[in-house]
Order: sequence, then structure tokens, then C-alpha cells
Amino acid sequence: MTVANSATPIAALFLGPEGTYSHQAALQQFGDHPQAKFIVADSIPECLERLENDSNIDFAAVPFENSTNGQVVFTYDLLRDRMAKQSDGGDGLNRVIPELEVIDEQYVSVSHCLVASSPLNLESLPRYKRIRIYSHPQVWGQVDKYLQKLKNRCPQTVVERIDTPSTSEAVRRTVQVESQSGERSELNLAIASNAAAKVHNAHIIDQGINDKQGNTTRFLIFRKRSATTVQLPDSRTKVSLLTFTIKQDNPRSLVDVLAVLKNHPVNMCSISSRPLKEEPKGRKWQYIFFIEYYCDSNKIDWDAFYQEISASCSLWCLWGTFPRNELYSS
Ligand SMILES: O=C(O)C(=O)C[C@]1(C(=O)O)C=C[C@@H](O)C=C1
Repeated sequence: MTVANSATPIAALFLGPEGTYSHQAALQQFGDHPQAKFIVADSIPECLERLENDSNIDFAAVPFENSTNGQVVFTYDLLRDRMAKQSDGGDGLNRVIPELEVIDEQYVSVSHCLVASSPLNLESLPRYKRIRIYSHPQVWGQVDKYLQKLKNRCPQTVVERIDTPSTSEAVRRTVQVESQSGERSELNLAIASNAAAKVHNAHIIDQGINDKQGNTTRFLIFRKRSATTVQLPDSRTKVSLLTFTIKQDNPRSLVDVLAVLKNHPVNMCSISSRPLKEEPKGRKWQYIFFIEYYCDSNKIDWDAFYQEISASCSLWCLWGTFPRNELYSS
């Protein structure tokens, strides 16, 4: 943990209920803080909204990307929408200063289990006419091959996927639906972590079911933007997250932004994009770009760097500079 002095109580939000991977990320970040209170949110958008609007909340842990199936688009779009919302400040400046900032990152190892409300043998699955599997939408791309094998094993069964706000909520619903259902030809299951199964007293009927072992989700830790700068440990590489839109009609517009990174001693380590929701001038195919870069703070002329970024982007927003977690390379 890089911020939050241990003498001050803190409240950290995560996508609940307890037992989600987000809960694990919040524990990794703040678990050693003697006065940390962990508070559940019902959705990823709620995490950021409450952090912005509730003075009792100090931090939020939000999933950002997964090593198997990439961007957590819900989170990307929350950042996109915040940049767009704050761009009409009318001050003529093209830098957006968001209400929130990223102060750290966490890597959580994702090991999914197939979970049932009561003990069940995997061999019995083909006898069900219909199996409903509940999970967070981000999970489907992490267990695609496993679900295909399951379907092949149960050729007469209709296998349905049902989206839930989180993996732990998937287990809660499975247990609830099963307790109310008298229908013995149908079965409700969830895909979630070992921890989520424990929280809801459910039973693991298969484990390690993700298509890729070593699957990991990266979380960003947000706080309300503050005048107090985060103390970054000198020993760690620092990463910055910046979003921008380009001057669409200028030739080379995207390349011009990237050239700024080339002209300074920064090392871009990721780039991705999402469609802009509000299409400027009613035009489709316009994007917001997300880049991350490393730099050695002492070697860079920050004023010059950001002036050049400002001159080459249509709109830009620096979400934060934070230490690279050592789990990044494991
Ligand atoms: O549902 C959870 O357990 C979450 O914390 C969300 C989430 C995500 O949105 O990526 C986190 C990690 C896993 O990749 C699957 C789901």
C-alpha cells in the first residue's frame, strides 16, 4: 500500500458481495491497514460513483484488464464517460482534470471453479435437461473452452449463460434459485472463486476451470483527486495512465501524439481504444485512446512533455502515476 497513513481510518469500496476477485484486490491493497473498512458496491459503475459522491468513501478497487480476455470494457467506458463529461468546462483548455485519480494497481490470480448449491457429482450433469450457469460477463471469455467441453459432455442438455453483476453474486443467486426451485430436471450453477463458494456455503464441483492457468486480472486503485501527492517509492518503476482523443481531421493526428512519447525518455507499454460514445459532429468511428508509459521522473522535462501532448491531442486526461506492482512480471 502506498498511500493512507495507518493512523487514519479508511473506507475502501469493491464490487461485492464478499468473495469477488475485486474483494481480493481490495484486501491485497489495504488488508494490512489496521483501520481499513471494506465496503461492498453492487456494480463497477457504483464503485466510482460512490467514491466521487460519498465523503465517507476514500478508495475503490476496480478491475481494468485480464491477461486472457483483455479489457474490462465496463471500466474503460467509465473513464471515457468521465473524460467526456468534464470536457465541457468551457475554459477552452483541452486538458481534463478528473475528480478521481489512480494511485496504485493490484494483480489478482483468477482461478475459477464450477459451483453448485449442494454436493453434486460432475458425472450427473448430462441427466439435466437445462443447466443455467451464472457469472460475471468478463468470465465467459476466460472459460470458453471449458464450457465447450461441458456442452460436448452433455449433448442433450441446454446450457445457458446468465450474466450477474459479479462472480460472488452469481453464487448467491445460484444458491437462492436452487433453494426455491422444485424442478429436478433443471440445474443452476455458478462460476466463481473458491472464496465466493465459501462465503455462500456452496460446493465446488470442479476447479481450475479457466482455459489458461495463471490467468490474472489487473485492478486499479482509485481515490478522490487530492492536492496531496502520493509518495511513490523510489525503487519502483512508475507507470502513468493517460487517455486522449485526436484531432480527427488532421493527417497524422494519432502518429503526432505517439511521436511525443518518442521524443521524450518515456517507454509506452500499452495502448488500447474504445469508441467515443458521443460522436463529435455526428461522425462514427471516433475513438478515445488509453496509453500507459514508464518514465524516469528525473530525466524528463514534464512541462515540455505535457505541452506537446496538449498541442497534439484534441482532449487529454492524466489519470495518475503509480508504482508498478512487482506481480506484473510474475
Ligand atoms: O466478479 C468478480 O469477482 C469481479 O471482481 C469482477 C471481475 C472483472 O470484472 O473482471 C474480476 C476478475 C475476473 O476477471 C472476473 C470478474
